[in-house]
Amino acid sequence: MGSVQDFHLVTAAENLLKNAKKLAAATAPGVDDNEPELRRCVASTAKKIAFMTAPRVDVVKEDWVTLAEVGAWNIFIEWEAFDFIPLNGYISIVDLARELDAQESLVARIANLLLATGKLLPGPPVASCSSTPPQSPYANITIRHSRISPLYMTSHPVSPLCTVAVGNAMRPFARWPDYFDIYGRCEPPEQRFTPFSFAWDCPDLEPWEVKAEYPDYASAFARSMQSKEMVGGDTVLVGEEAVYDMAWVGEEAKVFCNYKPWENWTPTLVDVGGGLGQLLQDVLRDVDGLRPEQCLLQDRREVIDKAKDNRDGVLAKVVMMEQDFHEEQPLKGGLVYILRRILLDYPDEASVNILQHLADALPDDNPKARVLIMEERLLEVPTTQNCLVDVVMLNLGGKLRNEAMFRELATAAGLRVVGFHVSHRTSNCVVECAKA
Ligand SMILES: C[S@@+](CC[C@H](N)C(=O)[O-])C[C@H]1O[C@@H](n2cnc3c(N)ncnc32)[C@H](O)[C@@H]1O
Repeated sequence: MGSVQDFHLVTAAENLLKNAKKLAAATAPGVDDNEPELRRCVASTAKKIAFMTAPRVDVVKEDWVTLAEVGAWNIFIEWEAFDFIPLNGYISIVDLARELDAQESLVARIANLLLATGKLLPGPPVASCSSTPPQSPYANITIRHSRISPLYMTSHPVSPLCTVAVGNAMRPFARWPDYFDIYGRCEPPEQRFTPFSFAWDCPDLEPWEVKAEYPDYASAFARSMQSKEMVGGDTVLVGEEAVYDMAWVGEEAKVFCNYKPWENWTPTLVDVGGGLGQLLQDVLRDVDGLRPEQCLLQDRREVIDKAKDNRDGVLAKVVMMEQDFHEEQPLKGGLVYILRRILLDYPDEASVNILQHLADALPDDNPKARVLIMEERLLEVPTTQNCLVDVVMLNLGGKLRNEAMFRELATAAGLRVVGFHVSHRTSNCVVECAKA
């Protein structure tokens, strides 16, 4: 947000006006996905002006509104209420309450909050319709989607991310006072007894075991990982735009088939903790020369079962196996082992252990073989989103790391960092490691 000393109201307002004019000239009414950088710039200046100029108590109270608003959209997502609002139409409170099997007055109060914050918009008043009980005070009140609320619909990839934001973030945050009272004012030292597992009433389980206890939440989590809208979800993998250009893997893959005969199969590329294969799908689309049958997807049993059920297109020929990355890597000698968005979930000791298994798996006789760590890094000057991810990782017993922290982990695991690649547009990085 910047310091008070940095802030000049008139300069900021002039910048806002200048960019607002540019945006108005560049955007067609109703089209929302164009000029995202300009939109971000206008929104962030406007937010900064509001923060610096509003009466102080208003700034504090605004957070209370956010707390309530999260409660409102979260329960509507859970009840799939946004799905019942037509994209090009409206629904009455009475009809929505009937669809949700909920009390009309309750639905009206929750909807009112979302109307007040602009997350929903009022629809036209309806005179009456035959299905509406005439005595209902909500008979002619209708609501419609705003430009934001379609993102909360079940079919939208952002929707499971919202569910995860509540489950991984807000729910543990709400329990922080009790958690730190019981476990002391320190970072969780291990994967058990984390704020996350405490908040989900399974304090002695590790986060992934907690999720397995709540299959609906685990499924929302797995779907959220497929979303391109989350950090690291839109990784460009080859060419100049890529944080780390994986084109070489395709070239090597052609040789690698011969190098390791098929009857004694060694994977060329292993996606360790690869979820439903979302990264592999992109890798196989972009990396010329790499074939699906050269790739291995590893994850927990319930995730691999789901990945096998869903496999189609390019994933159909990918080899899939249940594998715990805390244990020895059974498929040794691969060319590339990828850990995307894995280590940030873990404290240092567990991270070193995960890396060590991959260091041991790297072939002794191929200096090109790599372990690639792909995830969000801790920025030198962290943005609010960067800090958010870091404290959410605190809930899970993990953390964001910077280059020095990654180097320390790699060295302790018997690896050598041969490249630290960063994105200048985002906070993503790729740590390229070879056997030490
Ligand atoms: C944050 S997600 C990242 C998924 C994927 N790598 C990506 O970037 O989209 C972490 C993944 O690690 C998996 N996972 C958690 N614990 C695991 C374990 N002990 N062994 C293997 N996979 C595990 C989870 O099921 C999940 O798919």
